[in-house]
Amino acid sequence: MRRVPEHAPIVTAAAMRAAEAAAFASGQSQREVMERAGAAVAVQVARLAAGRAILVLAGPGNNGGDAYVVARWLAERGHDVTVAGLGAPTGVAAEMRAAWTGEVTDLDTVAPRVVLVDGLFGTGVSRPLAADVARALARLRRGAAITIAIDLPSGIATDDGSDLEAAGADVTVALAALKPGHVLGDGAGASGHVLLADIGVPVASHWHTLARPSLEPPPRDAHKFTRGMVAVLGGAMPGASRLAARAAMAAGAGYVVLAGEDRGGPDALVHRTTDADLFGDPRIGALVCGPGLGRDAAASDLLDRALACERPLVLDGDALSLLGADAATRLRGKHAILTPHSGEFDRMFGVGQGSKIDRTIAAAARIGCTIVHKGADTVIADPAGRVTVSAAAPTWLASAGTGDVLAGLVAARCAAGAADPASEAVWLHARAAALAGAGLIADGLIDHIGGAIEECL
Ligand SMILES: NC(=O)C1=CN([C@@H]2O[C@H](COP(=O)(O)OP(=O)(O)OC[C@H]3O[C@@H](n4cnc5c(N)ncnc54)[C@H](O)[C@@H]3O)[C@@H](O)[C@H]2O)[C@@H](O)CC1
Ligand SMILES: [K+]
Repeated sequence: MRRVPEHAPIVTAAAMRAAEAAAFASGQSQREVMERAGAAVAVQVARLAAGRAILVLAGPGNNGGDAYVVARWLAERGHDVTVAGLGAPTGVAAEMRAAWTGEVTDLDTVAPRVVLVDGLFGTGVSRPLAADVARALARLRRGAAITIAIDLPSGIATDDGSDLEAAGADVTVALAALKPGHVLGDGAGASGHVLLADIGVPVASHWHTLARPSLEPPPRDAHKFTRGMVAVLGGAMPGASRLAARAAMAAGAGYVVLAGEDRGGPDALVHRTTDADLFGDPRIGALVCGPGLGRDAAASDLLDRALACERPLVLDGDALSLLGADAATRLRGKHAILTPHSGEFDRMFGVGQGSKIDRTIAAAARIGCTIVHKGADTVIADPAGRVTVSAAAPTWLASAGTGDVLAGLVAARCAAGAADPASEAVWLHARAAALAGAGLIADGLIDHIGGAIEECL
């Protein structure tokens, strides 16, 4: 499983440029910043190279400028370094090129070495890599035991993670902040393990990577209702609603109701009918609607009643399909957390423009609800524009029923009164998956929720 720093700021290329401009305006020189960036990367390269031969690739922009600093720093400390260049840098990058006293060979002909440092392009990449450059990069990566990218793997679009012919990296040293390209789409996989380097440029952002929540065991005077009551609406596919209910129980809800005709599930699960008393029960801290609900008239009626009641809602699966393009009008002003996968999201809000982060923020603002836009790169956005991205969840989670488990987890944290139930649930879900290991199934995931919670106490 790849590692990504927790609670790291995420900024676009434009925001990064603005942060750099502010640092320069406050008296730092671009040379100082580039020296710091290069040294920060070089420290990691030295550690990972452990004495093995290093090839540094230096591109035509400031990413290349960083690369020449890396090469100089390593050579000055006795490492075996060669450099291959692409294009002639300008400005401060040209000064760094001039300060490298060794040879600069051609990218096309250079032989691979055990350690590859990719400093061809960073946040300035603006179009797909030329075929010969992409070919050379791929060849050199294949010939290396480890590839370390400076700031971003060359050919990953900074702001949306799309693949512009990148070869990828095993480790990426992100400078000053993470970029959407480290956590979204193809960029997430291409970046490998991500390290965050401080280059003395302060960065502020409302977007962060997911962080381990800090949880408390129940207080001494807790009873079942103070720990949170969750109700799950059952429907056409009882297995899904049962998974959500069991996940809510495992996640610490004190009282979990499965409402409908299904009588299955553990003995501690309370069964009730979907009568007016249920929808009017003020003790319900979160009502889950959608897992296994179905899409028939009965399902639609249950969704209507859920939307009409005053309880906080967790809407998933069939509830999202039933809402479809009416989501924006029907959800405005509701206290709800939505957990769509990409297909459901697109049906509700359209394919739209921009990155997954941009689109999720826009949708959350439109409906005034928190959205957990699921995937290998789960993006959580609230109506105020705060974003959390889960970028290192095990890919084994891509199996039937894991979304139902997440809905139950969100509901449990919501009913417990958590400040950020969606992010906490997504962290616990990913951690439970890591603990469950390869080949996990949704049922087994529930068995590891307790272990994930233990790590947060
Ligand atoms: N602005 C600064 O002072 C700092 C920048 N830093 C580094 O600079 C990077 C950004 O630098 P730049 O904005 O110069 O951008 P890059 O170095 O990422 O690349 C920009 C150059 O590549 C060209 N280019 C873009 N896409 C191309 C393609 N597909 N094929 C061929 N040429 C292409 C552009 O025309 C430009 O000349 C960061 O990722 C980071 O590594 C750090 O040194 C910190 C300080
Ligand atoms: K790079």
